[in-house]
Amino acid sequence: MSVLSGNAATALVRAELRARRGALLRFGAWSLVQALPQTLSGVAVARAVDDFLAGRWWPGATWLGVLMTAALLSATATYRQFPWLRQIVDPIRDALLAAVVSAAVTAAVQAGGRPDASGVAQLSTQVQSVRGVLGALLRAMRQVVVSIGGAVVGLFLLGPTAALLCGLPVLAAGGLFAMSLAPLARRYRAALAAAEQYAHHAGEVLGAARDVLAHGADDYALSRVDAAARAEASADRALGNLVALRGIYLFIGGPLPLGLLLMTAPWLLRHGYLGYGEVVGTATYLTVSLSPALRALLDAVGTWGLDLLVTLDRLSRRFVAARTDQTAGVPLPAGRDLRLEQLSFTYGSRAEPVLHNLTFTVAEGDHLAVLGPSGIGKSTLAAVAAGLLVPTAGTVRLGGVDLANLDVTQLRQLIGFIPQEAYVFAGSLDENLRYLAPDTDPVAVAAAVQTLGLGPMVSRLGGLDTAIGAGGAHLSDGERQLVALTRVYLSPARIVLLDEATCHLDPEAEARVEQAFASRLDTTLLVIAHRVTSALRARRVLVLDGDGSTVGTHEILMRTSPTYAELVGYWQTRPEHDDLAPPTTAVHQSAQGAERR
Ligand SMILES: Nc1ncnc2c1ncn2[C@@H]1O[C@H](COP(=O)(O)OP(=O)(O)OP(=O)(O)O)[C@@H](O)[C@H]1O
Repeated sequence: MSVLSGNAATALVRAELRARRGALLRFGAWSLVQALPQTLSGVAVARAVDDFLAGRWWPGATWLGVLMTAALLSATATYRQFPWLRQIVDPIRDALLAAVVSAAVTAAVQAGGRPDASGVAQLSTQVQSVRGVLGALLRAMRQVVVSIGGAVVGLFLLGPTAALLCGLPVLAAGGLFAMSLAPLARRYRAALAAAEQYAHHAGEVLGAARDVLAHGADDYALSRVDAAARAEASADRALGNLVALRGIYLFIGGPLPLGLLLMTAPWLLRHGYLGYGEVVGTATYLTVSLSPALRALLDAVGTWGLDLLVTLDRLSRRFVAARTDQTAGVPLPAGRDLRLEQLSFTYGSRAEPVLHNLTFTVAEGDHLAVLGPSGIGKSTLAAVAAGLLVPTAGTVRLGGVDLANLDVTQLRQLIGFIPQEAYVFAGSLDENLRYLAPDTDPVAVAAAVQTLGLGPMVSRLGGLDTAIGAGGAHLSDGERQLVALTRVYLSPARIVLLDEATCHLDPEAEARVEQAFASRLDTTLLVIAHRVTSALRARRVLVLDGDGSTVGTHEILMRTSPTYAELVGYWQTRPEHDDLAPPTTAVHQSAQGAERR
């Protein structure tokens, strides 16, 4: 077999087990010999007790001798079993390894590259752990089967009363445990998945600590990790609740029948259902064989069994993911249109919603400006649209795919978000510009510098290789914004969200930047406007105004949106105020109204 898929690893193990039937039979035969002491313990003790009570010393001693001989034979059988066990688990490991390596090589050849050596090494370690766990599970299960089988035979030798008294509760405990196995496996998988998610989010945040701090995204980062931590705790609790039932099964299969036996013993003795020796023998089977076997069964299946199941599962899944594509299973957006549907967002559970039931689409290649009074939720909208904040209700779809279903790395490559506070890190200007696209060729960098108007700044600094101190200390606010904007301009992201990202630029520089992004190939542009001129340049405008939010062209909005007309009118009469400072008239009132809602 060269390719693993689905539950292929489990199927392969099953097939190998079937193929090793001979070794399994021999392993089982030695296990029967190994079971002799368990089978004979109760009967031998019962007979010995009865013989000694009747003064028959030699027959009594002979029963004890039989028991000791059985113990010796059992020790020999344990020793003879191991080669057969190795003949079962080693070929399974080899078959899994062969499948893993050959599929990795096949995948690499198909993709025209080299096999991922570290990935294969990781999978090999998992295969090795499968061998260990499978061996341990087989040994434990052999012990369980032998103990229970031996005890059942012995109990029948003692008589049907003993068999019923002990057998039924143990059977009930085993049945209940068997019924809990499927949900147990489900919850075990869920707990592992939640733990992985938590580790993934924590690792992501730690790995991006510099960017998180620079963008002031601590709250957002914390909310992602916090949600994952809560999900993990809840999955662990759900698993723990089920695991806790183990105590009940153990009680039903151990202390309960023993108590019943001891309580009913006088009555059983009086009516001749059991003799003294048989009472002691039955108690021996319960305490020496059945109860420990039940405990071992619960331990082995509840730990190694689940481990094995999940490792085989993952081996198949991880391998399939490695051999197809890093993004396998993650849906790919079919286009670059951004659709917000019945979207609401609230900061905190008791806060008023900032965005309420908002629906609009930014079509592929469109240029939309968002306008609205201060504090109405424009930045919040941009962060939700960029997938940085998770909507409280509704969805954001990119090319038809809910952002929630997109892989974070993929999302960051698709959407470029530039906040007001531009982030510049210590390094050369060139490194800062290529940060999101390190392979960009110098000609493209030079062209972007020209297009976005960075030329004078580059000359002033003395070239692209000039080092910029931490935080761009020697740059003006506007220059820092130009660096951040050019960085996204050079990136592969084709959905660009500018959240007042040009607020420190003069109107001409702002116009040049917006023009550059609007005419950039295949770019869908959403601009949170700092000046009304941004709206005049856009193809369409979204006026954010609480429940009265509306989308349209400048001409239409001038006729239909009093808020928009007010903002434009205010700006036209106060051109020296190029900022969108909220007037104290209707617009401001509407903003307050929206906040109240
Ligand atoms: N992290 C946060 N926690 C709680 N409330 C917040 C948070 N961020 C913003 N808000 C509140 O949400 C509302 C909308 O804020 P937002 O920054 O989105 O508005 P805006 O329209 O972009 O404002 P401006 O034009 O002044 O930048 C405001 O009332 C603000 O106080």
